[in-house]
Amino acid sequence: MTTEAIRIRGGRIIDPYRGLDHAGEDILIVDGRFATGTEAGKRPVRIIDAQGLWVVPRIVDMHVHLREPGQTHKETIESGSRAAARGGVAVVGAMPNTTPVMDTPELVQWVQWKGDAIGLTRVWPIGAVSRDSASEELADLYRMQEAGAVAFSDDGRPVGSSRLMRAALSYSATLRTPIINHAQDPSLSAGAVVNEGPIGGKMGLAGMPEAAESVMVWRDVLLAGLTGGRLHVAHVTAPESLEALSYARSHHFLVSAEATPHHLLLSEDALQEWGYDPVTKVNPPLRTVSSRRALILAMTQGLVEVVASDHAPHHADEKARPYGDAPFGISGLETLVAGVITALVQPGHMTPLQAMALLTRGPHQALNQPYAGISPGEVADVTLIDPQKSWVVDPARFYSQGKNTPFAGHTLVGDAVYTIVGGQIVMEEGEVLHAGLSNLR
Ligand SMILES: NC(=O)N[C@@H](CC(=O)O)C(=O)O
Ligand SMILES: [Zn+2]
Ligand SMILES: [Zn+2]
Repeated sequence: MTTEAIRIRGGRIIDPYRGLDHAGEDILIVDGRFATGTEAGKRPVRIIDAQGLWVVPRIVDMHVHLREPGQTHKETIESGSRAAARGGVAVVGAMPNTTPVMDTPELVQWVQWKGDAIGLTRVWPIGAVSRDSASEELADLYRMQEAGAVAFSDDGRPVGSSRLMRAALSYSATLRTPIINHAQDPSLSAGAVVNEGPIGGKMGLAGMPEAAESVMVWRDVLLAGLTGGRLHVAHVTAPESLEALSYARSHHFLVSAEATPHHLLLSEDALQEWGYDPVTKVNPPLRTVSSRRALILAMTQGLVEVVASDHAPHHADEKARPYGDAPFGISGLETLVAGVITALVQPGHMTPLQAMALLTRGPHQALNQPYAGISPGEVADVTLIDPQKSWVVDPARFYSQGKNTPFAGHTLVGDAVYTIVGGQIVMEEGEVLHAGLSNLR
């Protein structure tokens, strides 16, 4: 069967995989791959007019909670895949804090199979570090990797045991697959729901200090040095954690890190806007204005290579509980691209090429996965972005089941307008098109 070819005409091509930012060139997609000008042959060609748009290859959100199996009242692989397609995301890293925890090769394979069958985004499973993420016994990392796991994490919980973290990082040195840690000393964060400081304090909410994060980031960095393993620091927020990243860089340790759009755009001041509405409750908590500025500075210095959404959808009933009892998390897939543009490009902190690297080359390198960008023969995952579009976030319009976002009612700049995965258009002008048509692998 000959499928339609696609020609993307007239866009600004921003390809961080190849370090290119230029206008003018048409992009041709034939049989799911990038092709050169003459390869369309006699096929019908679908033309997409990309005037005024950015054309960005394979956007990866390496930190996503899809909630399936077991928590389908929050999200499913299908609803999460739709949210990814809407958000311009071609690949999601699927976190293992499901029910049961994704700590076996069978579950890894099942999640990947389910994602492929839906066919709207590539689902890259992240296996658990420890059995049941209990931080007691190491899970079977080798067999999970064989089954398709691209990384390991107990996210939602820290790897509390330093001995276990050392063992996991030792394995990762051989597997060449990163260990992603939710760095937070449990004895310092137990019972806390917000950042420790005057704003949460005045509201009578228990706070966790930034040091709860930084002591464990430092531990992890030192263990990465000791073992030669690959460490990826999830959702970094504290200035002292950034110091640890700088230390890791100067010692050439295999360490990468990510920041989230909510930590780049919001501070604990959001508690004053939302009051006791747990829509601002997220782990790690929203920090001070000065920590937020330090994080942005670290991004511009290249200390943090990745932006990931930490998409953490919850049911409305769960987020309707009192602040102290509601679950942590923000639904973020559909505001990821806009978050990066609004936080980093619009204020002039970064060029579009630098900012798009945080969503493309950065996560690819952190996960140690090859991808050649827009090159003939490479798999055609590409997102068209309108960088000028200014829009008001309305979670009622999210494809995600999770409507929990403190950006609700806020104006963001930039949005995905087409998402193409494996040469198939999965989102067009804000509409997610279909499921189950593409064969992603
Ligand atoms: N970030 C959150 O606030 N919540 C995440 C867990 C996590 O990322 O630690 C979740 O699974 O809901
Ligand atoms: Zn986490
Ligand atoms: Zn998470």
